[in-house]
Amino acid sequence: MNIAVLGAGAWGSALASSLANRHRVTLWGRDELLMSSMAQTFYNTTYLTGTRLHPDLKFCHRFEQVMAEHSHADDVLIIATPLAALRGVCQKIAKANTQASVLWLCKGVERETLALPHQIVAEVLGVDAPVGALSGPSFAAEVAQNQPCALVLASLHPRLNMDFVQQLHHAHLRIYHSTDVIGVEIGGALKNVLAIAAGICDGLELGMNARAALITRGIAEMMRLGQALGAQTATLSGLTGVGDLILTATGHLSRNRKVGLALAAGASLQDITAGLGHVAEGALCAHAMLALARQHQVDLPITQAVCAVLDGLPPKEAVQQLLMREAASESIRL
Ligand SMILES: NC(=O)c1ccc[n+]([C@@H]2O[C@H](COP(=O)([O-])OP(=O)(O)OC[C@H]3O[C@@H](n4cnc5c(N)ncnc54)[C@H](O)[C@@H]3O)[C@@H](O)[C@H]2O)c1
Ligand SMILES: O=P(O)(O)OC[C@H](O)CO
Repeated sequence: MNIAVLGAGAWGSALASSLANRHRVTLWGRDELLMSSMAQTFYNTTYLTGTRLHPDLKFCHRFEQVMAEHSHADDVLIIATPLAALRGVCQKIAKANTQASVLWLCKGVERETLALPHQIVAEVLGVDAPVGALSGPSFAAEVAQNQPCALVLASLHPRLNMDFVQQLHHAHLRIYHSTDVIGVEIGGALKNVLAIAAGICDGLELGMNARAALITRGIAEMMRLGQALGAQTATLSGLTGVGDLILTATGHLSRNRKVGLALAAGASLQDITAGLGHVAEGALCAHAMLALARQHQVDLPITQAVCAVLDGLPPKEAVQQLLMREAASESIRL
């Protein structure tokens, strides 16, 4: 396959390098200096330090050139920017008039419109375009080192679901297929917010019991919101829901978890995001997730607590407020 990965941050660089084990892959990034340094050294010194990228990977900073080289129906474009840039990149793809299929890796909801990624893509590229979401528990650093990883490609387009999944799959990267795009996207978006909560919990040293309770009640939030939006329960309890939540809430490589740890230590959100050097989607879309839930009359107390802390409520007070909620049945609330 002829693949272009659009966005040269941590995840775009790692996945491009991994896919280069089996395909012709070009990595596009908007920063000319970084792209030319990567072409010479095969290291992304800004976003993915420490791992040499695949020697067959090609690098380019000219968007039009990449579009011209990936214009056929057999080609694949993989958007690897933060969610906030998804609409803009799709608009550039639409202008290029390519027949290529489009996948996206970003996890979140659009802050201004509360749209999920597939809704943004459909608005810009049309509802019949061959597109899909690629998501799952995947720390970039591990994928770049060819450590085993399992993802899900969710699409309503039969060709993507069958042929592309077979082809993208390789010895280090197992890819499952699904048609539940909403379920895959809700899990990926909410787990980032819940990972901030887990970071706060661990940063305040509330203990392992508290963390297990938080993750479990976080899953309940994911189920409630997912079901209200039409997701399948099996998807939410699979790789892109519970699987990604376990990884992000407990894995030390998570940027969202790091945001929670730093909030618990008393740092300001502004200082945390300035120091991170990467996007933490949970901090960007927590309020939008809450607004989306309210639109559907779904109660998300942990998400609400994260929003309050992001707005300046001391983390200890947010925890107290969560614990002091009225006693309730576990099953009914799910
Ligand atoms: N890092 C991971 O392990 C990982 C894994 C799975 C999914 N994701 C998701 O993938 C998305 C990207 O994450 P990341 O880790 O690569 O982020 P990152 O912060 O490491 O890099 C973001 C990249 O996007 C580029 N970018 C930002 N706005 C752009 C625009 N308008 N046009 C072109 N490029 C633009 C930046 O220059 C940078 O290269 C996020 O939604 C994240 O949740 C990340
Ligand atoms: O580092 P995070 O918290 O953005 O998480 C990265 C991936 O989404 C994990 O699957």
